[in-house]
Amino acid sequence: MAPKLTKAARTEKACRALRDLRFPVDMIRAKLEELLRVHRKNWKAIEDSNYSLLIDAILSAEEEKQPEKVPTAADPEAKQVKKSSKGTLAPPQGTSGHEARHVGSRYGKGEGKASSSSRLKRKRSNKTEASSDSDGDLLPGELDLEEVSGKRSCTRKKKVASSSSSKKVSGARGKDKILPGPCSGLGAESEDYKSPTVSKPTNQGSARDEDTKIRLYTRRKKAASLSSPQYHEKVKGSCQKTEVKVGPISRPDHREIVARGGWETQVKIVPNSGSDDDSEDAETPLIRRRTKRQRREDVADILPASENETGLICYENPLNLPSMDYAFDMYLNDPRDMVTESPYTINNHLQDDIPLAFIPPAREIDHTPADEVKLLEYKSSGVIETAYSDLLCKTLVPAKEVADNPVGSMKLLEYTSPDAEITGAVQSSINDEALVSEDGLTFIDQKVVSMEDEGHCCITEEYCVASSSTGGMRLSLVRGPSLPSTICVPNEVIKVMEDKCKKSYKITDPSFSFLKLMNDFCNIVCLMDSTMVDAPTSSTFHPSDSNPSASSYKATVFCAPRNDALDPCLLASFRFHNLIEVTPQVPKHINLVGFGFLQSIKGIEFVGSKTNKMIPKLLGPKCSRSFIGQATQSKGYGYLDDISKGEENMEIPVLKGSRDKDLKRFNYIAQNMVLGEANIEVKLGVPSSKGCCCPECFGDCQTSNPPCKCGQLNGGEFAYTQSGLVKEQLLREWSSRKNTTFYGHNLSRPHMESNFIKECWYSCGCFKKCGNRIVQRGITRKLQVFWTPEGKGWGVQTLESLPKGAFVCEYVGAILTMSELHRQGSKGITDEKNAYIVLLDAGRYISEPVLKDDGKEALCLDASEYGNVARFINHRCGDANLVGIPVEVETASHQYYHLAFFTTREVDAMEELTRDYGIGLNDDSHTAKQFQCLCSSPFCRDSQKDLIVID
Ligand SMILES: C[S@@+](CC[C@H](N)C(=O)[O-])C[C@H]1O[C@@H](n2cnc3c(N)ncnc32)[C@H](O)[C@@H]1O
Repeated sequence: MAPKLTKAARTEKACRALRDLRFPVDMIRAKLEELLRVHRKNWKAIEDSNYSLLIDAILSAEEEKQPEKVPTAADPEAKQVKKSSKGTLAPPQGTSGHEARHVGSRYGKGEGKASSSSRLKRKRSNKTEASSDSDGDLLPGELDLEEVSGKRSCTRKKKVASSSSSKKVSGARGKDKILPGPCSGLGAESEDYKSPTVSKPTNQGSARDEDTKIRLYTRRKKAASLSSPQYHEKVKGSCQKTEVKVGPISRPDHREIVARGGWETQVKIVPNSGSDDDSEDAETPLIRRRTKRQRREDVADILPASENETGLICYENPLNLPSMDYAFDMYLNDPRDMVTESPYTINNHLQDDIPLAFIPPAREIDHTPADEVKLLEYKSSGVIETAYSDLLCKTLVPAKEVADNPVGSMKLLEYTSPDAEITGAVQSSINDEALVSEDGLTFIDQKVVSMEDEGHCCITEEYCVASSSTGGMRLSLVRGPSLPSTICVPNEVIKVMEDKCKKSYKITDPSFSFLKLMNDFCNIVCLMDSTMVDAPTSSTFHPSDSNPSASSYKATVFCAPRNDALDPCLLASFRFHNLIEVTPQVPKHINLVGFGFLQSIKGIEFVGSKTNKMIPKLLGPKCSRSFIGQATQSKGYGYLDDISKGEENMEIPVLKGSRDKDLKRFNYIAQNMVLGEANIEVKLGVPSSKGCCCPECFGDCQTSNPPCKCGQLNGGEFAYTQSGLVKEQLLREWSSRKNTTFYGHNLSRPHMESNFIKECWYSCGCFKKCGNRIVQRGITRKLQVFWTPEGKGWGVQTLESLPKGAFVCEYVGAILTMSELHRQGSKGITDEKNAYIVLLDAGRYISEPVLKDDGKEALCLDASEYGNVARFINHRCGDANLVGIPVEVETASHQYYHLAFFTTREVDAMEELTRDYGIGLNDDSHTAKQFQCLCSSPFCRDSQKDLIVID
């Protein structure tokens, strides 16, 4: 049994993982305990989520701690929420609305809090009741308009109540203000509406006021649309089970996202799918989601067009996390791909949501200034890497600079509104001309700006690196006043970035341009709706505690289209502020941490804590199927969600927590391939002298009595049981053999003459599912590659429990003749390569002569460059849970066979899979460098030289 970390060690690991998020350790521990109870001690689920489950739990707890706002006369909306809860499913006692929703969406498929799941069960069994039961809870995937319009706002209001006086104004901000439900008297409010005047703010506060007005306007306008007879007609329609398509601004309040730039986005309100809701009050409609299939159709209807480029899909905050209204997901090709029938998992919860909108890629506009046009070179080829942001961070700080100026800071500052009317935080002299710097490098724009730095206003320079086509969103570098003047010039940065990106992410597109990528980003940001996050207007940041030499960065986005002709609703459309502090040394245990704004378009959502720090949270591999391979890659091997690149029946992922380790590149092959001169005799038509194969076979040979010819080759009976497991006797026999397959260990042993497994094959008459065909069907078990904590490097673990005798995988590699190997060896095979070479019955032929008894050359499998998952299986002395058994499929000649690994005993889920390499670990006679064995088996041979087992 593979050694497991103790609870204390795992707790410690979790605390370390969350250390950078600065949660109190006590809280982490307490929440961890709670989660473990909820997940029935399933550490794996928590660890596999990269601790995002834990982060969620902590954040939810923090949110819950916020004082409840008591409805007052001055705050009719609070009442409104209460009032309109009629017919809606209030959270059960002891569970907040937030939590209830959370539980509903997250644990709804069975893995969850006992109380919640039983509640859900109850509800499932009584759907009709549930739809109108005010004590119930929402079913997973259910949605009600009241919640949409009121509840969430209420949650936000709580925050307002507890915030500082400077936040009071934000009580009226669109986002913080409770939006009355569809049946409330919104008409009066609508009349109140005054078009916002956008005046130049004198300070940050007024900028926020401005923002407030604009948001308020937006909100009221939407509210008005909700209160309109037309809207009620639609709602009513929805209750009557008719689908109603509504226009761009028709979804209530914050569920509304408007795609801009000439695109029309239709958001469909999905009617009740159940037949039991007819009687529901039209004024408190419960809008229930449809089946996935139906949703898919709905989604197809609201697509703007089929796009073959990168765009965004916007969802309502799927986990109902605080401070977050939307989650964005990216599609690269047809957005329909994103709406799948795949089963619910914690990682694909977005799929349970109907997208609010599809935001197509930005279009170039005719009047794009010439200096911007020249940047628009890169056509999205579907390769956009989250990790770019990390690279960007790292690139921006030349090591020397950090060393010279350990406490220096440089800000990557994205801002819009070049005249700083909106932001107030950055003012600049307007200069729209492209500039050529003294050293000949071109910037879109270069300005002297005054900026606030730690309370002081100072003059510095800003270099605009990229811009959206409207100019509404720009990426700029602003040289921090405390930095020396050796700022890294953008063109150099960009060149370095391009090279790094191309190399790291294997971008082959010759037209790839990092600038275009940045411009695409700007354009997409401009298309996104307002109220992404509310965060403080400033935050201080410090050099990382763990790395005193590291500077920290603050990424800030201010965005507003500068085209005055645009609908004022769209002004101040989007604001990120101090989303995240990024240190050059990205914490390894939290994958993809980098520039939050980049990640937000890649399946990362931002959640706010009490401290108002915005924390990126992985949404998991749901991000996009076409995208995920690249999105999660770290170094080296890029296919971390499925190292087999689709070659196997099963995906073989790399454990999420291990993805920061360097998985060296290799080429995945699911079947052995001849590399050079090996002459494998695989002939369909020529039965071997030993009686294989058996064209008279029919159907399933397991049922034939006596066994078919192939079966008889297995010592007179089939090697497999009816349930496809290797029979005990074979297991015992092969487990007790002291054979080595490990190259370089010159152990002699008898030639393996008998008891190979012979499987039926093409030339047999049976079908593929014949019980005598197991290995040839390939991997059917859920495996995972992970970084072993003991220091053995990569290893393989099973994600499911395995019975004794189960086929796990075969050792696959390039088939080499021994003479080929010797030739390579004479040039010097590296120890690294040695580690992946397996000998096929070569104990006897390891040195000259290389010919076997039958005159054929001995072979080996070299998985160093081409191989399958078995190349990662580590060694364990004596009591490994796998044993290799030769299996002949295509030929019964004993020269070439498959080395198949079967379990020697029952194996628990999450146990590391090991095999005994059969090597003498303290034996100096071998040619290959031995490793210090870390198997921790009680039978470990490493320190017991005398016990080296040689036949
Ligand atoms: C076939 S590879 C196994 C996969 C390997 N761990 C990796 O990271 O790719 C064999 C190598 O793994 C390491 N290894 C395997 N079993 C080990 C053990 N019990 N103790 C220490 N190292 C081990 C050794 O470096 C060995 O040369």
